[in-house]
Amino acid sequence: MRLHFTKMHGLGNDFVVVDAISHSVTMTSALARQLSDRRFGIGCDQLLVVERPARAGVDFRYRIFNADGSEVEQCGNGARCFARFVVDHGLTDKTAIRVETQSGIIEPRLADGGLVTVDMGVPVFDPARIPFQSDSDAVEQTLEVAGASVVITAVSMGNPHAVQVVNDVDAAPVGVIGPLIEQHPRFPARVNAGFMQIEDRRSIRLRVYERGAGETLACGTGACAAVVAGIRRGLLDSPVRVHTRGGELSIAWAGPGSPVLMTGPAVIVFEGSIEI
Ligand SMILES: N[C@H](CCC[C@H](N)C(=O)O)C(=O)O
Repeated sequence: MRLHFTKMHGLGNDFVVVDAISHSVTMTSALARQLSDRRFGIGCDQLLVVERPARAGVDFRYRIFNADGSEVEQCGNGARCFARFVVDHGLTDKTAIRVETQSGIIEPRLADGGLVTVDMGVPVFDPARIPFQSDSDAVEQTLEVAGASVVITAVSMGNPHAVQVVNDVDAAPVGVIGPLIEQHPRFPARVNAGFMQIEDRRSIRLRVYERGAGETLACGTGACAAVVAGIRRGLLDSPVRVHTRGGELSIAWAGPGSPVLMTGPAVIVFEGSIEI
């Protein structure tokens, strides 16, 4: 079978996007892993599958698979690329699009200058809903990692994040500590590990070791998680410029109970097809 795909990226966090509306595609964990492989497949951090909505009042459904084949609840950079994809491929004439993911409904809006703004929903700090094993929902939690105590903030943006503050994000041991946090037993569904350097009250630098993908050049939900963690810890004021290795995101949050708004680019790199 010939599978048509679109290669995209959001600040270097790259995706293979598949239109399962116009083509008959059954995505599996194994196929997602095969297509995501950078040597034996197409190569990407995540694979996005665009489907018809499963409920009324929603324009689309989109499914997200990490490079390791795990299907997950949410992807921020992917949401922007999803919106660019459905508009550029003529699947909608809307510029504000309601789309359902495993974690709920989000609404990307195409903005000027090739940017996309996404209402990423309300962050969740209740440990049971992250999920994170803890007796409290305190914003600062201590995690034992490699014999040392690390202060993290646990938060869900639909997907789980553990964010820590570091003095120098370039010197942070992301490749060593990241996988240990990702697999930490107190996160039963694993977790995305964020490393945030505070530049000033409205600007951070961020690296994220992503669950199921490793370190990526940018992580949209990770940027949202880092900003809400920094605001709750009294270190940041909204809106915040988030400098990732792949470029800059703008994140705004009015505080507990409010949704997080993320704005950034979404780029189509090439169209292709592959025999599967
Ligand atoms: N690795 C994430 C999914 C992709 C998130 C990231 N690419 C983003 O832009 O939010 C997880 O397993 O929850």
